[in-house]
Amino acid sequence: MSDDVVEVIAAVITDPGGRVLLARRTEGRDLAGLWEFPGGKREPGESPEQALVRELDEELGIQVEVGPPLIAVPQAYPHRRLCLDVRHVTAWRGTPRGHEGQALAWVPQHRLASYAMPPADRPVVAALTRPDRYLVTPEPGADDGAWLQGIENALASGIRRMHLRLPGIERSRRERLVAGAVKRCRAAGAEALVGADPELARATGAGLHLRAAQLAALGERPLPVDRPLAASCHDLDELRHAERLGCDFALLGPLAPTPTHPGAPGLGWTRFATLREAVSLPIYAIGGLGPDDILEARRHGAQGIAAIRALWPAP
Ligand SMILES: Nc1nc2c([nH]c(=O)n2[C@H]2C[C@H](O)[C@@H](COP(=O)(O)OP(=O)(O)OP(=O)(O)O)O2)c(=O)[nH]1
Repeated sequence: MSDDVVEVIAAVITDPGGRVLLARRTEGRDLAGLWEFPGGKREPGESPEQALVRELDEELGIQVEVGPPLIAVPQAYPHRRLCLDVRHVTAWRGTPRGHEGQALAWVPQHRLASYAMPPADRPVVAALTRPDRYLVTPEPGADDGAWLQGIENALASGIRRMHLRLPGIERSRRERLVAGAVKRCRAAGAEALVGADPELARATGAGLHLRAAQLAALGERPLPVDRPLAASCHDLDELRHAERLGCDFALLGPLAPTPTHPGAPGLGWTRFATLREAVSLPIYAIGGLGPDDILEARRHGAQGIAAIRALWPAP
């Protein structure tokens, strides 16, 4: 495989009803038949924005205003490495038509995941439709009410996905805390993933977050596909196993040195992106990160950031 990275720029073109435009790759091309976000390769001397304006004019006959970045996904295919840099587009002139014979479809966001797309597009769809912050709950301390109030505060601050992490807590107390948290998450339309306990996840109807050691021991998905499944990963083997098992997303870290692991150097964003390109799983970066790091995370192909204290609102 070539070491050169092909830079591809593509658009999430959204109409006023929130539907997104997909195009079908024509026969005879790489990845033929799959649906993609319209766009193409950047040519020498072009900025990403210029390339996108040119591609959308050539392919669809529309003149666009390029909006903010969504995510840039490094992805390795068997014969090439690419970085798929995706921008929002909500304003354009003209009516999109398939000028190169490609089929087009305006797709409601909740149906995007049912279209067959290239591997690099899975993190793009996840970035568009799923939370960019993943709360990992802190130790509950002595006061269960205060911990459950913390869950409510986190939901009120906009958290929509959380890992209920309760290691070392006695079983019946853990069941009460999980039941209280799951109920609050449901009421807020948020996803709750029970940490490390498949039985409790099944009993509460919640999702499951696997520790790396549990992940390694599993040969099949421990929950039905309609329940969220995630895993904590630290290297490529673990990420690949999480993908094979059908995890919906992974955590990868520690990204930066953290107070809890002061001597550990941290992966850094360059290494994060290198690991990210080998799987198409959505991945949150964790370790010394907070909401201010989300843009940087997205620039390196992350779904966003995961954190304990940085996402736990002060009482
Ligand atoms: N436009 C676009 N390309 C994508 C997406 N996802 C994805 O993996 N790609 C890949 C497919 C191609 O390898 C590359 C885009 O290049 P292209 O569409 O301009 O190239 P092509 O296949 O016509 O030309 P070639 O590879 O045969 O030289 O990026 C996506 O959502 N949109």
